[in-house]
Amino acid sequence: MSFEIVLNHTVGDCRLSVDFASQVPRIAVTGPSGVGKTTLLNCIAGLITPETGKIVIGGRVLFDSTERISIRVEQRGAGYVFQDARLFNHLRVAANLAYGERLRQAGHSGVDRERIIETLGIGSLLDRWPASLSGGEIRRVAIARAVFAHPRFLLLDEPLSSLDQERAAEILTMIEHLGTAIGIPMIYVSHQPEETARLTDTILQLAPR
Ligand SMILES: Nc1ncnc2c1ncn2[C@@H]1O[C@H](COP(=O)(O)OP(=O)(O)OP(=O)(O)O)[C@@H](O)[C@H]1O
Repeated sequence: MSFEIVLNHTVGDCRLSVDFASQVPRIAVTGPSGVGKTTLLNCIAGLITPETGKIVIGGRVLFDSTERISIRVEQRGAGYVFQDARLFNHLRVAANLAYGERLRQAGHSGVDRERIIETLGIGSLLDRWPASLSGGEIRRVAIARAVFAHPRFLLLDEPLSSLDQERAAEILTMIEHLGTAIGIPMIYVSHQPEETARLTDTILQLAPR
């Protein structure tokens, strides 16, 4: 997997300027609160159009302002785990996962559902409503839902924030397994150096400008 992310974008008072390239399967994005980490993920996912730049992931050009290329959100192949998880509260866990599967692009084979459910330890939660889940359970279901869409790569926005240390460590191990056993490339946003170090040595450090 390769990542080439070059972009300039201003949102509010935040001027995001990135020039990064790497050939590793997992990268981490760090930097102080408000520096633009979520904005960067939104640009990669296609939810925000950067003012200028070029985004190439796994050899696929997702965005190139010079060439006027901007692949549509649903064709980018991003599995996005939002900072606030965003489960559908009116759907049970199983239906949330099925929604993820429906996002799968035509032509892609399905993922190994059982393996993902087992890796993330959510087998006993399938009949539950999101409102009855703990914070850690919500994160695990949100990650599974993103993976069920068979993404080309995962965007994880601080997936362990506000979890206690023990729960965070447990889910981090599950995320590591997804990366290695199931082989999904990742861009992982976190403030915590000890978290990112478990996943990758390649860090995209954003600094205020
Ligand atoms: N729609 C918007 N209008 C104005 N300012 C915005 C908008 N969206 C984001 N911002 C600002 O852009 C900056 C970057 O926000 P972003 O959420 O990308 O930061 P972050 O690094 O992910 O922060 P955190 O670590 O706190 O989640 C912040 O100052 C934020 O207030």
